Amino acid sequence: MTEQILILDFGSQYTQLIARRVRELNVYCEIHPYNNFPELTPNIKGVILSGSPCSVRDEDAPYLDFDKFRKIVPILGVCYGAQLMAQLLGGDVKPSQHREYGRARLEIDDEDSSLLTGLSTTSQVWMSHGDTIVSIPENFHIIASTESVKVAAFKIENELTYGIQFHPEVTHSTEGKQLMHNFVVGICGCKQDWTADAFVEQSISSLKAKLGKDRVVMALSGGVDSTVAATLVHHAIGKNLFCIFVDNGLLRKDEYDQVLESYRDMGLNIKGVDAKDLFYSALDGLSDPEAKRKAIGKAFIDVFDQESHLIEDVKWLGQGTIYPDVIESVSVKGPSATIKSHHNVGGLPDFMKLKIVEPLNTLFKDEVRLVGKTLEIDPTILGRHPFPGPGLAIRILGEITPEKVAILQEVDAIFIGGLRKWNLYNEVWQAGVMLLPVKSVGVMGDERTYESVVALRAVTSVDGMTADWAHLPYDFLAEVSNDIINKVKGVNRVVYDISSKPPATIEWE
Ligand SMILES: Nc1ncnc2c1ncn2[C@@H]1O[C@H](COP(=O)(O)OP(=O)(O)OP(=O)(O)O)[C@@H](O)[C@H]1O
Ligand SMILES: O=c1[nH]c(=O)c2[nH+]cn([C@@H]3O[C@H](COP(=O)(O)O)[C@@H](O)[C@H]3O)c2[nH]1
Ligand SMILES: NC(=O)CC[C@H](N)C(=O)O
Ligand SMILES: [Mg+2]
Repeated sequence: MTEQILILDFGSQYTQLIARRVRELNVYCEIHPYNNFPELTPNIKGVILSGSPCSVRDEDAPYLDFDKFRKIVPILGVCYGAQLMAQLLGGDVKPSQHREYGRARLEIDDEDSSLLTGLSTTSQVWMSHGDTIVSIPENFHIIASTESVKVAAFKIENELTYGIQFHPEVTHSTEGKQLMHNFVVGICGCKQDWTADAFVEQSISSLKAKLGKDRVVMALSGGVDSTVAATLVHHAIGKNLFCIFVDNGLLRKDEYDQVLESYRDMGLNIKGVDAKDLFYSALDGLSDPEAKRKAIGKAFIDVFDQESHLIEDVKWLGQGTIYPDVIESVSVKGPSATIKSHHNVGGLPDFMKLKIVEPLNTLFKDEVRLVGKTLEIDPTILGRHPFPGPGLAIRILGEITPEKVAILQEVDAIFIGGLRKWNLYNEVWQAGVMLLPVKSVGVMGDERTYESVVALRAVTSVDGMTADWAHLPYDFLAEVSNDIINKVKGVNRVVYDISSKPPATIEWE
């Protein structure tokens, strides 16, 4: 079994970042809710306790029985995790005079502490807390302080148990990486052998064992996740993998043919299904965003259901689910409030009777890209911007018609083509165009026009959870706007969306 660090989540907004930092060290880790974590097996080399929005002083504060792993494996408590240990073991935690949020200088009291080895004497750390540990149990030993926090880091004597008030996982803690290395490698003794190559090798062999000679059906979107997942499964079972790519009539211009061709070049057994009419009729008359999303989700399921019945004796459904999707559904906070119903084939109805295989469900997006690179997948596929499953339907505000789709495809192709031409494509995280249900007056060749408005959208982001509008050069915007209005009939005005997320979202519906 792969060596791992267990991260227990108390609901901190930074828990995923802790996992990122551990994995950057080529050490595998998993996040589990503090109140539902797995049995301690020998492959678990250490435990990290996350921060939390809760206070240990709250009556119903999240509680943990440390004895399940204390003195068995090393423990690092971060913020709430540290406060909880101090409180439960006989110390005292009180509200601080004022909330401390921001940078602080760490003064290391104990030069010999293996947790703080290699950090500079006044290391910059990031604080985010309202409570402070005011007294510690006798066997606790302070190993670092800041000007306002006496117990900024502690160690329990004769144990490999540590607590820190600051957050090493955020980049503002400039030597946080070193601290994580000290814990994960130095103290827990992890070997740092979890690499993309190792992942590929291991997952292909376990897929072989799991799937044997069974047949698997997979829906591919042309996006990164489903493509990488399918490639892994293909390496494991070859021709027993049946892939389906649906033309829902909501794809980008020429995308259907291009994607099919590149899948064929990759040697995948791929079937293109033209279901444009089905999707258009499902969308007919709908203009509410949620109603459109639901209709599309249902149409996808109908198509997959029908197609999978055509494959004799198929037993498995392969999916490109990635780790953030999994964390979201099991986290302490539970699935977050529905802002938009994401179309996801994860919600397949029971009547399909297929077992699910998800080879990427432990990886973050950039790890998926690294695995894709190891598998030698075309870099243009790996570098593609995200594109929503419901496609152009959620970029045409209001009712969908094939005519509107055709207009938007042309405009989108000019915008994306322009980004590539100006070498800006890789500078933005995602880009697309919205066709607005608004007409405005213009003048072309001395004649009055009364045509549609399109809004260009380009954002920078790390994970799509938050985003800023991309500050694209004016010259570029001028050229693209000119091209669009001259070349696309039906559009006489172009605007640029300068909203960030939050409070806006990336897509308009
Ligand atoms: N046109 C399509 N044809 C077949 N399957 C599709 C299509 N669009 C989406 N899917 C399926 O729905 C899943 C979710 O699609 P969506 O684009 O919303 O997800 P994603 O997280 O962006 O994944 P990916 O990077 O694989 O596109 C895909 O992984 C794929 O299995
Ligand atoms: O797989 C998906 N199915 C969907 O239904 C869907 N809706 C939005 N998106 C993409 O998610 C990211 C965040 O989008 P929003 O800021 O609009 O919520 C952006 O990258 C969006 O393109 C979707 N992806
Ligand atoms: N970031 C944290 O874990 C904060 C812990 C606790 N809620 C506090 O304010 O001190
Ligand atoms: Mg996609």
